[in-house]
Amino acid sequence: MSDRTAARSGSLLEAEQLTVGYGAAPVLRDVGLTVAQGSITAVLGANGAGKTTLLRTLSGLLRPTAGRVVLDGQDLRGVKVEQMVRRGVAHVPEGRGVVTELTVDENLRLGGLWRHDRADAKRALDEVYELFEPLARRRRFPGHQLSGGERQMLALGRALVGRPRLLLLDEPSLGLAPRVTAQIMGLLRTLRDRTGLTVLLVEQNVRSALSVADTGIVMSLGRVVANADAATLRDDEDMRHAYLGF
Ligand SMILES: Nc1ncnc2c1ncn2[C@@H]1O[C@H](COP(=O)(O)OP(=O)(O)OP(=O)(O)O)[C@@H](O)[C@H]1O
Repeated sequence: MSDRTAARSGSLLEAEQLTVGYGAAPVLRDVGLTVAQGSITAVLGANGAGKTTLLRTLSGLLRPTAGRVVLDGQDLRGVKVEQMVRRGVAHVPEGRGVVTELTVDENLRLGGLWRHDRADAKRALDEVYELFEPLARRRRFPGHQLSGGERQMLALGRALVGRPRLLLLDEPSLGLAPRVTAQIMGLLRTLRDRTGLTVLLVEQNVRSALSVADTGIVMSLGRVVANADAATLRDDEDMRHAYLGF
């Protein structure tokens, strides 16, 4: 068995019968999923289907009213949101969350501040600069002087400095040129192959998400309506017409 096959054989994340809402009416209903370690999963569906709500629940920002999330066999009920990063969960929200007053370097260092192993935090920072050469050239630039693509790289880079096991990425292609989107998708593959990183990717850009993903979850009106490997979803004409819009 190759290392990669071994890394991908177990499940890292499981959600069981999640019900989640912002008020009285639930937005997610009875959502269940299993994410294999070292896999890339695309979370797809129309606007308002509940994709962002799912990611916010998996990262602990929202509490389910029923059901549970299990990471690497550990029940996450009761784990505080600020503890989630120490458990290896990094969430890069839509809109990216870069601190625009801070420099590129300061933003990246924020991603490793919590780590006790300072030497490894420094190594992780250097690796991010190797991966994202535009960031290395703009270390001293404030966040507000970066392009959309550079901000996306910075948000992703900051998450990677914490050496996550699970990366939750919300709409990384939003507002980016197709070339930059393709670079980011390629990078996710590289990270998965090199480090066994597990990725959950919410994307409006269905074609590019399915081109990089191993598995796709399709959501509609707060429920999971399909969970299949990416090639199966790509080839399913009814599914594409009904839910994926291509
Ligand atoms: N903070 C909030 N308060 C109340 N309702 C919310 C809140 N955020 C989202 N919702 C509602 O929850 C539902 C699902 O929203 P969510 O953002 O999870 O969907 P989505 O699939 O990510 O959509 P999009 O692709 O448009 O980002 C929507 O009906 C939305 O109006």
